Amino acid sequence: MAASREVCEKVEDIAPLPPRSDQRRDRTAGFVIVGGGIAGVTCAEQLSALSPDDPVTLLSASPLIKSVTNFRQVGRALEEFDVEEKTTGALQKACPNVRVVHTQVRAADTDKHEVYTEDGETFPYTKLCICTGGQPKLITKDNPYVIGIRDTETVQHFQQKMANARRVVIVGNGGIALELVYEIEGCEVIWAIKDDSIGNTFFDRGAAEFFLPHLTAGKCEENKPLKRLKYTVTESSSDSPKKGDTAMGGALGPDWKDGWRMKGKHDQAAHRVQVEYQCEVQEVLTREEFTRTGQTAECFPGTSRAEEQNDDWPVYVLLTNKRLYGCDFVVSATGVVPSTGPFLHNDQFSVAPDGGLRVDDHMHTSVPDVYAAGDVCTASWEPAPQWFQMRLWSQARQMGSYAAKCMVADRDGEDIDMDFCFELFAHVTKFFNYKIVLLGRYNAQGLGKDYELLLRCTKGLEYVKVVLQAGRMQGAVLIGDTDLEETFENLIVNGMDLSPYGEDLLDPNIDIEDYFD
Ligand SMILES: Cc1cc2nc3c(=O)[nH]c(=O)nc-3n(C[C@H](O)[C@H](O)[C@H](O)COP(=O)(O)OP(=O)(O)OC[C@H]3O[C@@H](n4cnc5c(N)ncnc54)[C@H](O)[C@@H]3O)c2cc1C
Ligand SMILES: NC(=O)C1=CN([C@@H]2O[C@H](COP(=O)(O)OP(=O)(O)OC[C@H]3O[C@@H](n4cnc5c(N)ncnc54)[C@H](O)[C@@H]3O)[C@@H](O)[C@H]2O)C=CC1
Repeated sequence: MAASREVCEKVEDIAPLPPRSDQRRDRTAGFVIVGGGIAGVTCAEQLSALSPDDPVTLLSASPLIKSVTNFRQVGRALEEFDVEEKTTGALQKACPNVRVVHTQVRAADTDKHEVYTEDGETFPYTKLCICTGGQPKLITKDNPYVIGIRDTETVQHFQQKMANARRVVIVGNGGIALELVYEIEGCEVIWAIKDDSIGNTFFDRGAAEFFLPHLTAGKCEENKPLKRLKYTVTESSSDSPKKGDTAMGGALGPDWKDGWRMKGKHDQAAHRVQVEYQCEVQEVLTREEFTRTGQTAECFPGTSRAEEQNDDWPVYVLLTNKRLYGCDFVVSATGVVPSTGPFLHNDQFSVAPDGGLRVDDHMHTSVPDVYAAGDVCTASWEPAPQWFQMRLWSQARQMGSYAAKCMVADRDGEDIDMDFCFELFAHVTKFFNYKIVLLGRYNAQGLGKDYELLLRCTKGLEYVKVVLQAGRMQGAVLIGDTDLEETFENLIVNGMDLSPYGEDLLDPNIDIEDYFD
């Protein structure tokens, strides 16, 4: 990410832009959406379908917009789909009342119902949906050796750095870090995590043990990927941001790695990953700062100082466990900050502690006629027992679609029920080339100590974990091709008392689908 970019603009940085009447476009105020990621585009498509005669304007800072294709409902809440980068023309052709404008929004006057763009235009709205996504939350600001990964531009930057890299330090234990430690080849990886097991955003220690052998083995190519997506890079999308640009492009998503080479300078095929558990980054030092400390940097574990080809690293990382490593660069895969900048110049928006715009059960923010969806928002309603928010493609799509329904219903004075997708957390993804299905309270989140776990594990093949409370299934982790997702989803939603079945529930000799037919 460019060093000049701010992760999140400060409220005072956004000088109010006085709307000038000659800047106003002559157009009927209609629905306006800000953001061309999956939430914004889905919202536009849904608005177009529900209200084909009303103008819908999508304002997006990124030249390409994201769209869902090959959508498959694989269960009641579980869904699989591919994501495509579309041109504006393709969206406008499919949805004739949608107009896409490539511009960056810099402020909004929610009393006047207007949004203002960097290039001085004013867009009036009757209903506004904010879908501006998020930006990487980096461990340091403005350090050229510390990068985040979010959009096409940042991944290109990462790839350029990778090409000559001998060692990289990855910080964070979530989705991006898990993907990188598996994908990076030909480069030593120091993986610094706060926890005592890997990947704990997505799974528990048991599942972490299941995956550990894959950290050092070569990549297994025999499993076919779930789906493939190539992210294209057009000239405009690879342009450096203009001065003052703070918005990022749409977030990368499933299978983003497939389009990019992640090979370092070395030839070795096996992964060389050293996990540093239960530590954080204390300091990132330049070479000069490191020299002044008079300390000696660690060698890569398993190698001697004589074997270290070159000790002259451009940057050094001091961890809180006091180990100090030299590396070519650092990837800060430490989560996301919602991109709320342009909307916080007045105090009207209620903002959650994670920085997201609070939305109610109709995706409505605290400001009249303003909705929000996707990574920028924080679900602030009383959630169903087995649902919680996680900043994911699937939830961005669901929220964008539901926000559109709510906007139309509100305008028409109708009341609508919440979509079923908010009844059950359901996520299907892939780590270490294994299919992963996460359902409900899959890590017993929020269940206190009063729960039971059932486990089934076949090394290298599958890992199944079921979370039960008072005999009822609350969540499940399914790793590998278990084929259990649909049945388990139904069992969670139905709240059936499973105590009579005991451990039979995971008996591989019992066809569980027939059992509960
Ligand atoms: C590397 C990576 C891998 C991922 N992998 C997965 C995965 O496998 N599965 C999964 O479920 N999720 C994954 N995610 C998460 C997923 O991509 C996001 O949750 C999702 O894309 C969020 O969509 P969004 O529409 O809310 O935001 P974004 O995709 O971030 O889109 C925001 C849009 O708003 C625009 N914008 C921002 N500010 C302004 C402004 N001021 N004016 C105009 N436009 C503006 C941006 O240009 C962009 O078009 C991944 C994320 C990353 C970074
Ligand atoms: N397959 C999937 O479903 C994937 C989903 N994603 C999504 O993309 C977004 C971005 O991914 P990530 O950056 O991996 O975020 P994340 O939210 O998945 O994980 C962030 C990690 O960083 C750690 N962390 C936070 N601050 C830290 C600090 N100061 N020092 C050390 N560690 C720190 C957290 O403990 C956590 O392990 C997330 O919303 C994630 O869910 C990303 C990749 C794959």
